[in-house]
Amino acid sequence: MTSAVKRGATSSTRDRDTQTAREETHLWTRSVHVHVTMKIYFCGSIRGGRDDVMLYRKIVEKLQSYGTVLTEHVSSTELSHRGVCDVTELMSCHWSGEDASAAGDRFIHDRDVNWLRQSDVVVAEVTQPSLGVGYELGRVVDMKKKTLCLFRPSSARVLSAMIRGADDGERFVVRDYGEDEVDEVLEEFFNALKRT
Ligand SMILES: O=c1[nH]c(=O)n([C@H]2C[C@H](O)[C@@H](COP(=O)(O)O)O2)cc1CO
Repeated sequence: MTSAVKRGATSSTRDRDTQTAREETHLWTRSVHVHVTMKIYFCGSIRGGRDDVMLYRKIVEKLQSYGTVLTEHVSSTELSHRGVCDVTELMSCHWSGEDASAAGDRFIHDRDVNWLRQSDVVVAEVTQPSLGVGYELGRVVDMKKKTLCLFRPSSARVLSAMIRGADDGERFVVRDYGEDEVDEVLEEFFNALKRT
C-alpha cells in the first residue's frame, strides 16, 4: 500500500471517530437538556388553606429532581392562606409573598396561566379543596397537558366529582396515596412518562 493510501485511510478513520464523538456528545447533550429543562407546574392550595404545606414541600423537593418547578412558591411555609407573609413573620422574613391586591391578583392569574401553558407536566395535590387549584386543573384539561392529581383518602374528605370524574386513565390521572408514598408515586409517574 502506498503511503498516500495509508494517509487517506488514517484520516478517514480519524474523521469517522470525530463524527462518532460528535454524535455521542450531541445525544448526551440532548438527554441532559431534556432532563434539565422539563418544566413542572405544581398546584396546591394557598387561599383554600395551608394545612398541607409541609407535604407540598416534600412533593416539590421530589419534583425538583425531575426538572424545574415553576410554582415553587406554592410550597413555601412563608406564604400564608392570604397569599402573603404572616404578620408575625413580616419582620423577620425576606419573602415578599404574593401580592393580594386586585392588581396583584391579575398578575398572579396571568403569570400562572402563562406558566401552565409553558409546562410539560402538571402535578396537583388536591386533598385540600382550593378554587384556584380547581380552576388550574380545568384550564389544564383544555390545554391537554399530562396531569397527575394526588389525593389522600386518609383525610376523610371526598374528592370533587369534577376532578375524579375527569380521570381518563392516561392524560389526566387521579391517584389515591398516603403521605409516605410521595416518592414512589412520583417515581412511577415520571418513569412512565419516559416510556411515552
Ligand atoms: O398567591 C397565589 N399564588 C398562586 O400562584 N396561586 C395559584 C397557585 C396554586 O396552585 C393555586 C392556589 O389557589 P387558591 O389560592 O385559590 O387556593 O393558585 C394562587 C394564589 C392565591 O390565590
